[in-house]
Amino acid sequence: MKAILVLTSTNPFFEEELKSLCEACHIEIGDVVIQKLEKINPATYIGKGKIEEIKLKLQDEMIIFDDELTPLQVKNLTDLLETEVTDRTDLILRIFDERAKTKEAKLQVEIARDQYLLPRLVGMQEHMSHQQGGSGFRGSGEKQIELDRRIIARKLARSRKELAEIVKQRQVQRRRRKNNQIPVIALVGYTNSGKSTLLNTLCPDKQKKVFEKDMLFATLETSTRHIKIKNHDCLLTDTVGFIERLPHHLIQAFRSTLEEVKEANLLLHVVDTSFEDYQMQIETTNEVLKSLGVENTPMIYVYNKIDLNKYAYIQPQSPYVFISAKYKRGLDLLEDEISHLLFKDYEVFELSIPYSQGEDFKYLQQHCYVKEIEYLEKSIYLKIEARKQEIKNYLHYCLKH
Ligand SMILES: Nc1nc2c(ncn2[C@@H]2O[C@H](COP(=O)(O)OP(=O)(O)OP(=O)(O)O)[C@@H](O)[C@H]2O)c(=O)[nH]1
Ligand SMILES: [Mg+2]
Repeated sequence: MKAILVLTSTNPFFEEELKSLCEACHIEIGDVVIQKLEKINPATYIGKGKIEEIKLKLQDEMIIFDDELTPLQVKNLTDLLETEVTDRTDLILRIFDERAKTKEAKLQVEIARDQYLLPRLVGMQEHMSHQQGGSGFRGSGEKQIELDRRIIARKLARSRKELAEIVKQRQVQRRRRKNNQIPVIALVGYTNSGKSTLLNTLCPDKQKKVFEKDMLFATLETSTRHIKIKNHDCLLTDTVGFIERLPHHLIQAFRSTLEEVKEANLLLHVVDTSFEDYQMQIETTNEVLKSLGVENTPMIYVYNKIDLNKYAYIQPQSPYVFISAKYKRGLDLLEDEISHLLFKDYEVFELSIPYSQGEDFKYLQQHCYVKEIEYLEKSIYLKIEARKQEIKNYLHYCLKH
């Protein structure tokens, strides 16, 4: 399939990104048409003259708009151009569709797709009623749309319920993890910035590699790995990447996946330094985080891909490190920074708690990271990692320190 791309901005970044999205959808790129618009035409998005220009170029390509079109615009443009007309949101949904592997990801994508479709059908219906003068006459096309709408609405309700079940299970898992008090670090950042590569670099277990690739949205599901930072145990979570103008249906649908980010103790914000407009990528990521309600979690800016030597012009935001996840450069500094933020003043304590002191044992188990636990004949042996201050009332159980 080949496509003509229609943009309303001369910013080369938008063109580049739309092309990458097409590539990820296996769509060949034909002409690129740009019209700078003062005002968007509600009926056809672009103006009459531009439509004529596209018509002249058109052979058998489809047309892809860089912005999200309204249902009416899609309908009118399809009629005028007599070919498939679609938009950037649809491309993103197609990519997610193809990449979704787990049941949860599949459901999330399905929900986003149905949410995208539903108002489109309704819009189409309104459009048809207008055409028929609103006389109350219901043509067969309109009936079909109403039928489709009901089917989709029903499917949407079913998928939402199914997803809620999965989310519940995930919450149980997370609660278990939380009780264990092991700090969670989440990787966040623009798509293709190198989050999965960094997870693979930091996780020593070669069996547990996650998928990394030079394409948009390589990762859709969340993976969590156990890693050690300066001998401290932590969990590192990799998740879906963000993109500028991320369709809000997607954010909504992926909310449960992104809950992991919400509950993290520390965020590593991975930035691709080889990308000229890196500042925009940072802003996009921070905006998405804000929309998820993540605002006060400590964050380290991880300026990645320094091996490509394009980082000289970067003005870093603190706290930060410069690394190459792929060639393992700067990782010591990253570990220093993480341990400074997460494990300052942390120490390992070995305690022996008599069985009669069940309450104290319960408190420590719930509030500290437990590295080892052994039920001995007369007492419980506990090896924990904590700040001295936090367990000051329990220091008399210490075996040695
Ligand atoms: N040169 C160079 N390339 C890197 C580095 N880190 C990652 N990459 C490449 O960047 C591409 C994207 O890497 P991923 O780790 O898949 O990126 P991601 O952030 O997980 O992307 P999404 O899952 O799509 O959000 C891959 O081709 C990696 O090999 C690096 O330090 N240097
Ligand atoms: Mg990834």
